[in-house]
Amino acid sequence: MDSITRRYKMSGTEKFDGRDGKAISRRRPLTMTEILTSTSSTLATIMFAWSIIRQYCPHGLRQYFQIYFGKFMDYIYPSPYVRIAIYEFVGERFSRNKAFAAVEAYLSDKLSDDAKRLKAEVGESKNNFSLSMDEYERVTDVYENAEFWWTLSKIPGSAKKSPSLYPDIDRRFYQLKFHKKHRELVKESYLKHVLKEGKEIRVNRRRRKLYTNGTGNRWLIHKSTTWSEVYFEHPASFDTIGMDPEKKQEIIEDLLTFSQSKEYYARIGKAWKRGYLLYGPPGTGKSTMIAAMANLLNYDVYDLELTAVKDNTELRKLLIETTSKSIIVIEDIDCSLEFTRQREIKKKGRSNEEKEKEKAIKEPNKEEEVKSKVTLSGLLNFIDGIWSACGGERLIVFTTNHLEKLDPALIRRGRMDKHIELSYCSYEAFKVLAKNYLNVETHELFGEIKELFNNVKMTPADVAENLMPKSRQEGAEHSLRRFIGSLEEKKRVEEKKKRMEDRKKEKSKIVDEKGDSRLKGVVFRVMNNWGRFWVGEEGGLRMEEK
Ligand SMILES: Nc1ncnc2c1ncn2[C@@H]1O[C@H](COP(=O)(O)OP(=O)(O)OP(=O)(O)O)[C@@H](O)[C@H]1O
Ligand SMILES: [Mg+2]
Repeated sequence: MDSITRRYKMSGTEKFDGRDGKAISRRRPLTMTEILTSTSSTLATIMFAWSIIRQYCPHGLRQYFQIYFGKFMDYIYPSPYVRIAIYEFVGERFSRNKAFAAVEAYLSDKLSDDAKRLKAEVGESKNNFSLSMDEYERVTDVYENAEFWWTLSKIPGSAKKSPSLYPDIDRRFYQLKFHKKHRELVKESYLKHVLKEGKEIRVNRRRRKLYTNGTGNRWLIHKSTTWSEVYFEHPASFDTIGMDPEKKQEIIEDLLTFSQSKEYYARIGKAWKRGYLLYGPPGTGKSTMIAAMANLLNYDVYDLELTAVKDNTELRKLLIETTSKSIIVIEDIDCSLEFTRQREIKKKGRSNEEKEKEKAIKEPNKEEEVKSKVTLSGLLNFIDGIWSACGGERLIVFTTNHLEKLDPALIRRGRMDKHIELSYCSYEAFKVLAKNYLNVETHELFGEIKELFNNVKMTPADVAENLMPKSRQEGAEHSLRRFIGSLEEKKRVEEKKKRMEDRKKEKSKIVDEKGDSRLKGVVFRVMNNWGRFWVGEEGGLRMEEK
């Protein structure tokens, strides 16, 4: 059999007459055996070639083979499918790809019950494993009746040590495969949908953090400070805050409306942030409310210690480092900096005090501590300057015990949008605390307590302390009776204080009424305990009735 004849035989498209060596031009289909034989021999050749390439080719060259082999196969058998790869690390500096993390979270939520290769890690959520798909596992997702297949693959890194700064590690990537007819759907909405859902899943799963910039180290004032973090684990919630129920509901509504108003803020052209000013006496629940806000909205908390911030530039830097879905808190804003007086000083010109402060900043080696150079305008810029819009979805909360001390510019609406007064405990607030601390919703002693609340001012912190059982045997009634005792004691003290104040007012009134004529020649005039006056005159000492 000559070579031409043999070639004809291989092709299988023409029948060969073996006796005279002529080809008969009659076509016949290949038999199954012939197809299998030819496919398996082709595959065997390819596999053999591939194993040689893998073993002997350098890493870089191997990748080229892989790419061109893929292209070649696509040319021979054009595939109706499109593939998109999302790599774990991107960019020159190999930063972690946010899209990869979002896809990872999205797919971990889509793991079907029949997924066989999963990966378990201790995730950020406490005491729990988080499951995700393992390498080469495939997940099928259905979106708007279209099917999408996701696979986690990797390009193996070279075993040798890389001379470059970044080690040549395995490059993991998610591959999305879909039919080419869904190309538009993927471009228009599917990828956006995956990204959005993935981000939300990550936010909900993460353990929230409490950041602070204050370290108490005086030397840090000369360096630039950054946020340090711990996990945020405050258990406060709006259910446990004792305050007027209507007011509480109003605050909850306000917060929830804010968190769901992304489109609204975009439409009206306002940065997606809101300022809250919490004011009231010490121990009325301002800090507790901030924790409850963070828990309600699932936000991180940035506790900004203004006195540790060197200047306005550093304040801006700290702001830029904050993330979305967070509350930036400045506690006791009236004590943080002398905002209250800055304007007055401006009007009067520079005071000695200010000059001294400047001197201290210029000469940091001096004994006295260098004070922060953050100014009122710097803080105003922080709240609603152009940088404040970066990040989005943020609350800025100020707390103060002295509302009247703050510069009106700092707390005007638009900066501090909602002013919330937290005040002394009312009877309604007491009921919440009693339920919380004693698990009692109603009791025969409540009537007496209600009566006492009409005359006594007590902070929720004091009420809470009184209600707290002091031993394990102590029942609710015992705590309530002790609380009544405290209220009565406080009432007595307040009444006495009031009597004293009244008497003082009365005295000054009498002195005013009697006028200068009575005081001629008087050296001193002191009231004794019985409401009479000792009058020291040039001529001697005498007693005077009111
Ligand atoms: N309204 C409240 N409801 C429930 N508990 C409260 C309330 N107010 C205060 N407390 C309790 O009192 C303690 C002190 O409250 P918190 O620190 O929130 O007061 P504050 O207003 O921030 O005080 P300060 O002005 O001194 O910072 C908290 O541990 C909290 O348990
Ligand atoms: Mg506080």
